[in-house]
Amino acid sequence: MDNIAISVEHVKKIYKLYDRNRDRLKDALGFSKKPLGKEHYALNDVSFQVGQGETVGIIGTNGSGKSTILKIITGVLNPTDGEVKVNGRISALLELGAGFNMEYTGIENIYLNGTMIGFTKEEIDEKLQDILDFADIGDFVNQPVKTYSSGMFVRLAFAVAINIEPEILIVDEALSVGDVFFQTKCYHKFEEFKKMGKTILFVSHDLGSIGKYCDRVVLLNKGVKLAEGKPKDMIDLYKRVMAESKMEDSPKKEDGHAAIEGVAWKESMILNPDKQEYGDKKAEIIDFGIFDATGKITNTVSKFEECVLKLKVQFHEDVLNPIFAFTIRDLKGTDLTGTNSLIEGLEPGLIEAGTTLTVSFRQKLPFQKGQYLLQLGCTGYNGDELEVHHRLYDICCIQVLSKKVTVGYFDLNSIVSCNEE
Ligand SMILES: Nc1ncnc2c1ncn2[C@@H]1O[C@H](COP(=O)(O)OP(=O)(O)OP(=O)(O)O)[C@@H](O)[C@H]1O
Repeated sequence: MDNIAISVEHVKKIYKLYDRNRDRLKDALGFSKKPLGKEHYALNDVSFQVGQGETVGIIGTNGSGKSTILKIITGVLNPTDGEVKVNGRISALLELGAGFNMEYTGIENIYLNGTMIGFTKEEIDEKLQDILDFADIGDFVNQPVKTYSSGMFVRLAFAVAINIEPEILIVDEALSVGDVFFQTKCYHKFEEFKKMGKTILFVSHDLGSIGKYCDRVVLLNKGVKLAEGKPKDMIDLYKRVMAESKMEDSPKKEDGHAAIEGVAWKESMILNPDKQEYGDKKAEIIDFGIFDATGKITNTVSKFEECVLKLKVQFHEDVLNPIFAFTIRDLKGTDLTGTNSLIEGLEPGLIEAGTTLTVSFRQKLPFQKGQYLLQLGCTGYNGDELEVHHRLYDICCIQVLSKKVTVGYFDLNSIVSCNEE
């Protein structure tokens, strides 16, 4: 356990589910010969470790067991089977303010929480100002907590949890509460923690934050650890799980991204079920995919990482100098960038009916972290008139990951220097 902060070994958590309350009672009182409830595995044989100083994220769809595992690690819940070992003082931001007494004032609650964690009154006296500064709720600290708005409550609870110098910080979505300014402050604190080499385990549905802060990610699905690995790979896999892709059928289940012979690339992409398309279909985009620097198909690309967008276009009629295009939009529908083969100087000549072409656009994506939508097109000129053969709008999502965030849509990757005159 020397370098291990948290070790989760073969943990199971089984709940009994009953169709009728009557059955639950019968079972509890031992009135029934055979058990009436159905066993529900909230966690089934989950194992992973978190090293000292590591930031590990847990992701998974709703009900996959994320909160349950955090509660077991913090001792709020007992596992049905398996073992959890923790090496270091934990501060958990699970159910924020769970240990608060609503009748007590903010200050009284700070002392109540602090002593519960094991600090002396003198130690809390020393931390009090930091906690009050962080919470920033003014004179309300002298009012009973029951008079607080939900925002104030969260601020105080967070301030207490984060300022008691934990060695291990466990966070369940808590950073997504409070207003944006408070969130920013929490993230700063989070980064400070990371820099101080503290161990962080956190659950979030915000994949941007997972990509930004985590060294490693554990992906849970229906109570089972599906995989663990680099944030980018796990986010990719998670999105595929969410889209209920046919991962189980894929022969390359471990990394799952490589193009599979005979299977369309787009099968591995997360497609918009409400896709909109139009065109005369003289030429049809029958397949497409985004390939990362290692040649794997992915919806997730790191900022500045080279990626290749490929289209397969089948020609149902002869087309002279078809133009292939793509555009990337933000979620509000603003076109951020795009290009086409004509602009880039490619004139393919006459393409005969029956031909299938593969078109590749190779580039680096300088976008800020976030989600973007891809549009594809194949057009051509008939004299002066533009003919649209096939256009696909918002066909799939591209998730850009980045640890560095600059202002606006793009990162100019500035090189900054500073010299004394
Ligand atoms: N007290 C309980 N009794 C019965 N089943 C429970 C109980 N608590 C949780 N579960 C079940 O255990 C499973 C895991 O729940 P958990 O809250 O850990 O999921 P989660 O991944 O945190 O979900 P979410 O993203 O929605 O917060 C779910 O199927 C849930 O219904």
